[in-house]
Amino acid sequence: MVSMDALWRLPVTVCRISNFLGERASGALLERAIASASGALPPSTVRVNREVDPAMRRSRSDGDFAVPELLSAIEDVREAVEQTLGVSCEGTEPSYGLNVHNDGDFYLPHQDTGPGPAAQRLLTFVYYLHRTPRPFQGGHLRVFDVVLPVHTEGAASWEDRTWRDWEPEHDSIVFFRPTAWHEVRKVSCPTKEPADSRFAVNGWLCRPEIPNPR
Ligand SMILES: O=C(O)CCC(=O)C(=O)O
Ligand SMILES: [Fe+2]
Repeated sequence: MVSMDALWRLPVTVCRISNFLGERASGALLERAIASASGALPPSTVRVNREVDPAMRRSRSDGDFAVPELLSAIEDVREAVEQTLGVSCEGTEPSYGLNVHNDGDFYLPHQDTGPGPAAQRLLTFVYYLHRTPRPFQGGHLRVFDVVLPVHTEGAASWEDRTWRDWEPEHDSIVFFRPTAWHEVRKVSCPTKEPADSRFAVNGWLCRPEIPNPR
């Protein structure tokens, strides 16, 4: 008898815009990111309990990095992005920070949703900055396809996964739904200089939290 087992693969939609802010504004933002990274930044945390987990994630983060020009540019493309991704972000508030990946840094596969405030996230954005020529290798954003078994019991196995890699190109931005599984591939940065890092302003448009009626 022939096998009816099949896998249904759904590529995850990613909206990517290159040359997003233009040369001047992206250059100025890169200078601010470099200034931030030359200070003592704390290690990035993972969602659950906001803990540092070096087996899961290795990078540094600045949660107080202001990016008014980026937020207003995101507002300009928001409607088009919402239509492409099938989400409505009306009335949402941005939440974001600067993430700095240097030599050996990575972030293993994860979703951006979760319990607590992460449950309010409706849309993920990641805006990339780096010096030219790109002073690091690797560091791709890997976005996994959805894999569902058809005609079989149980779940598809992790080995069946497929993906698409996105280059963290200077002055480009990607948007995707926070439920998408994604990772940051390991970065190799031979100089190990903070200024040569892979910089990303990573954030979410979040539904306002409904106060607990009590
Ligand atoms: O830097 C990236 O490409 C993605 C970072 C990320 O997934 C996160 O901070 O949740
Ligand atoms: Fe993420």
